[in-house]
Amino acid sequence: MAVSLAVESIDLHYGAARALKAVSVEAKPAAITAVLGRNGVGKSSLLRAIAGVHPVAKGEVLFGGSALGKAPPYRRARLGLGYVPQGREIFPLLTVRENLQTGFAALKAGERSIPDTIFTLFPVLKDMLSRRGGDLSGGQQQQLAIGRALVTRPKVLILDEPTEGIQPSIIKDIGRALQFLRDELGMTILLVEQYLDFCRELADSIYIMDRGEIVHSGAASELDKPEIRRHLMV
Ligand SMILES: Nc1ncnc2c1ncn2[C@@H]1O[C@H](COP(=O)(O)OP(=O)(O)OP(=O)(O)O)[C@@H](O)[C@H]1O
Repeated sequence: MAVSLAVESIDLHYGAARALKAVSVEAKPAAITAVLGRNGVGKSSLLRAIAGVHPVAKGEVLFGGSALGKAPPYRRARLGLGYVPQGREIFPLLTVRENLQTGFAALKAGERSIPDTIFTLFPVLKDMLSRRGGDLSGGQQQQLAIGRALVTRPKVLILDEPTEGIQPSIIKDIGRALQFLRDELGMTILLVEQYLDFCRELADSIYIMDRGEIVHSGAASELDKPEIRRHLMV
């Protein structure tokens, strides 16, 4: 069954600096939700808070309606939260297969296998199983990072700028993969992005973030409105 993810009025600090101010976001079950904003507005901080890699000072993250509290990242992964971090964080000296196997840590012994879906979505990973992660192109590494998150069979997938620095043909593959995960597997997807066209095509709903706050939420078609674009201009 598809699971919802909700962030309720969270604050996040780096020392004295407040990076998130009462941020609330809802990712509906089996839908793609995109959070857009310029560099440095707090998008990665939002995902770090959801993944549990940075503590929140206030507020709550709800996974399928249950508060995650202070649960550490590995427990969130076991519950079914997949996280594709910014910069991909591939292990350059491990092979593609070994990078995928790092996802096994979140699985019980009997479940430790690499799902075929990953190779259906990203056939290049199958061809490169024995190559080192560091030898892959940026786009291939992004596919590997998504594949690694899928190894844990997540119910909710959060992705930090999946199109960053990636060539258009691979961006299309990633978009198709996310649509498949939503439509065929009922996965709930929350992504943060700066690339408007990608979100307009893919997202069911969007949020706009500016200086640590959500300043708008609505349908992806609203991305063309001038008052919304104003928040996204550099
Ligand atoms: N580890 C950190 N220590 C101190 N300040 C930080 C840290 N990480 C982020 N910040 C600051 O918090 C704010 C939000 O950063 P964050 O990375 O969440 O934004 P972002 O929207 O994801 O930007 P980008 O697209 O550049 O990653 C910025 O002002 C940033 O400088």
